[in-house]
Amino acid sequence: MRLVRVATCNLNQWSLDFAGNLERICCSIARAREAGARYRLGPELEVSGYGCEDHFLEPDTFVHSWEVIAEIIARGYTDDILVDLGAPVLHRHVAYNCRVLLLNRRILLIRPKLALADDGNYRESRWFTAWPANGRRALEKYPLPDCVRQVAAGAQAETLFGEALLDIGGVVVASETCEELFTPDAPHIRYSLNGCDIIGNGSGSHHNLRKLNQRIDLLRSATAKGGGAYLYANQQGCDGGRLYYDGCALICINGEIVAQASQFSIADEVEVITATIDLDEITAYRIAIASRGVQAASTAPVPRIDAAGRSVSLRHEDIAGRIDGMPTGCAFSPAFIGDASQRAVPASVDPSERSFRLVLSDGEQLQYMPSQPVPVRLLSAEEEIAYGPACWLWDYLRRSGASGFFLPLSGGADSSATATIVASMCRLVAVEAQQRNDHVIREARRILGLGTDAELTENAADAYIPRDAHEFASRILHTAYMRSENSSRATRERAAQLAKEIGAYHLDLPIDAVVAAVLSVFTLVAGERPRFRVQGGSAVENAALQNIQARIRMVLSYLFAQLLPWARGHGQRTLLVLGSANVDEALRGYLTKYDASSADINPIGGISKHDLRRFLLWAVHELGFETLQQVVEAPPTAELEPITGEYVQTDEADMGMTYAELTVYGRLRKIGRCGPVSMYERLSRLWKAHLSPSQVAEKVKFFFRMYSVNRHKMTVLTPSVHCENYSPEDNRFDLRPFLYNIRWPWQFRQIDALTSKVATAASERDALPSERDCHANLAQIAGASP
Ligand SMILES: Nc1ncnc2c1ncn2[C@@H]1O[C@H](COP(=O)(O)OP(=O)(O)OC[C@H]2O[C@@H]([n+]3cccc(C(=O)O)c3)[C@H](O)[C@@H]2O)[C@@H](O)[C@H]1O
Ligand SMILES: Nc1ncnc2c1ncn2[C@@H]1O[C@H](COP(=O)(O)OP(=O)(O)OP(=O)(O)O)[C@@H](O)[C@H]1O
Ligand SMILES: NC(=O)CC[C@H](N)C(=O)O
Repeated sequence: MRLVRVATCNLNQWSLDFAGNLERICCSIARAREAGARYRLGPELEVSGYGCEDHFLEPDTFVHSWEVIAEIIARGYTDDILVDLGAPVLHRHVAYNCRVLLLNRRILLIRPKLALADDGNYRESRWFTAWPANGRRALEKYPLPDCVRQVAAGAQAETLFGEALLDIGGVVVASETCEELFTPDAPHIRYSLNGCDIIGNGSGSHHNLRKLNQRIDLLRSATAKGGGAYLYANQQGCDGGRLYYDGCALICINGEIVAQASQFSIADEVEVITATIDLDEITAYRIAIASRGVQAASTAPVPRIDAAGRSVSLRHEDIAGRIDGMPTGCAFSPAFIGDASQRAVPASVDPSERSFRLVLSDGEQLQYMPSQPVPVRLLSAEEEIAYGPACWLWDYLRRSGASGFFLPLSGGADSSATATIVASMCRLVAVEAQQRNDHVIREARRILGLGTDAELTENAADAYIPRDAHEFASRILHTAYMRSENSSRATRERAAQLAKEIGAYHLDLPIDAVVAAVLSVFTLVAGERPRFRVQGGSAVENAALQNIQARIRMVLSYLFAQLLPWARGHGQRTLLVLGSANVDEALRGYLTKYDASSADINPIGGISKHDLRRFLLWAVHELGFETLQQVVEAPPTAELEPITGEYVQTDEADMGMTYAELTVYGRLRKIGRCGPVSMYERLSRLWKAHLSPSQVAEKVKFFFRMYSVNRHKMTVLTPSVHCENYSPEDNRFDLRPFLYNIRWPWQFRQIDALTSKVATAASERDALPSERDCHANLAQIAGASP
């Protein structure tokens, strides 16, 4: 048996927080080492934080990253453990997204990312350049910065830069970075065919509802077809932007998951998982796959670096093989061709340096059993909604300097869902606090301004510890029902009841006097008094009278968020205003620009109405908030128009479409990449059973008209945690113009032409003999009456 102990992790890094990132990395290495691991993998760009974005255009970011790496070396964190770090690196004035592999105070290799992530939320090629894959560019010398030379073993002056495998005493290790796993020609296939035993993938991969499955399938297939061990590390939490990175570090051996870290957790900023790999099992697995043998025998070699001894050198046979098998036009840098002694990196060797083995010694082997498959934990979409945005909110709150949240709570589904997500966050905090999680308790105290870290040691007898979710919510969450003359008693009571169930500090405040005051200014100046439609007013008057109520709520929300902590005697602290517009409303533009849907952050802005309803029903049972049952059963309404005997305002009637239809449009527009014409073509087939082609045409045209009329609202959409692939969020995810020709003349004409073509075809079909006619003919021939 040849056993190797390995570790990977979830890290809660924060972009540009070099000091914090350094400590979390060191902590993860220490934990890996304590668990007996000799290889530690970390997330993508963990040194700087993944989400630095345009800060990757600043040389400072690269310099600070090297300073952090030097500090890791100097503190001895690379002694006796292979450390695979994610960091941005400049090479010959080009920025690369890299893995930096360190061992015993030496940098063995800098391995740049080969396939950058550039779709959806990702824009890596704005900051980085992809390294040409597959040996199209040779390994090159990389001169190390002074800060690293000063602390590296033997004052190492340079290392290798490029794509290579590390051979550590016969155990072969390679790095792959995030998106590369998702590509059709993934590097791990070549590495595996080259006999690589362990592949580490450092990722910065965001949460999306129902996505984890895909990641796990990719990992399994990476090792099921060709054998081997695959480690996956990920960022966990909010690192300063709209994404929640959902951790879930994994270890997979020969197609089976043997270790899985948490997907949603606030418990710790560092979570390390380990596994014991039996290398002989990998060999046995591979030998048995004859077809793999055939492909492995003819695969182009990937350069190997002999990294176990005292110096770093390229293996002669690998270089020779590589050159022989290389397509014309590709060549290694001359520095590495020729005599083996010339190829070794000329680093003088620290005499204290020990030789290193990844494989455990005979004595150590007795301590560990090879890791066995574990059942994979996959959550339902409802659970993902309960925990993903809740964990994002926690990171956001504790890093923002605010002391809680203010939420305009209408008693409708959306703001109730926002309140419920905050309650879920409070529950996560309370559970950790009751288990005496020091880190969470300190963060809770800091948020609430209950003393500094130094004053509030764990032992202080009277120091605050969140007792339960209800108690913590009473300090963190402030809700307000802001009633107007159009509000109903039912929504008012539901808001109050839900706030009580959650424990929120709830207010009930009238806004009519403020609305009347604003309107009186208008009337005074303009000399006209607008009326609602039910009172005989025009559409424009009707909309203006609704919008002023909605906007006054926003103004009051900010006032209360600023002053409530002061009014409650909680000092000079402020609250973050929460918004509650869902993905479907945003898509249709069914919201008032700069009303209470505009806020500081919005936990549900990436979630569809359909999923939110399912989540609320889940919360009735799982969180015990019974009021949510009534919330779900009530028809969604804005309550901005007067209710009369004949008229009650509802969202779906107002919007001219149902939420279910909106989800279909949303998916086709974004995920299906449909313009108006192809959406019409798809829907005229999909909805054929209950709608005529001209009805479908009207619906599609109406959707595109409303979408384009309101697209400008997406430019000021409250930042929300990304959860849904059809989000219309304009700033990072769904980049589109916001001034459209809302008549879509070219496209709509084609839809009309297609509709009339279908109608003509149908009437021609009607003219053709039908099955019924055939039966009649047959019956006539047979002499029977039809
Ligand atoms: N192309 C363009 N580029 C940039 N800005 C543009 C623009 N076109 C209009 N605008 C601006 O946008 C304004 C129109 O938008 P806005 O003021 O929002 O008003 P508008 O979209 O006309 O009305 C809001 C709609 O949302 C409904 N609503 C209100 C409140 C709550 C809810 C709910 O979610 O339940 C729904 C309400 O019933 C109404 O149908 C214009 O006055 C103009 O200032
Ligand atoms: N009576 C009210 N009291 C407090 N806040 C309100 C009230 N009416 C609306 N709001 C706030 O304004 C936001 C937008 O109002 P809108 O009528 O569009 O609600 P919505 O998006 O359908 O959400 P909900 O389902 O929560 O009513 C709401 O999410 C809520 O935060
Ligand atoms: N950072 C990356 O390369 C991430 C891209 C990848 N498609 C993901 O969503 O996980």
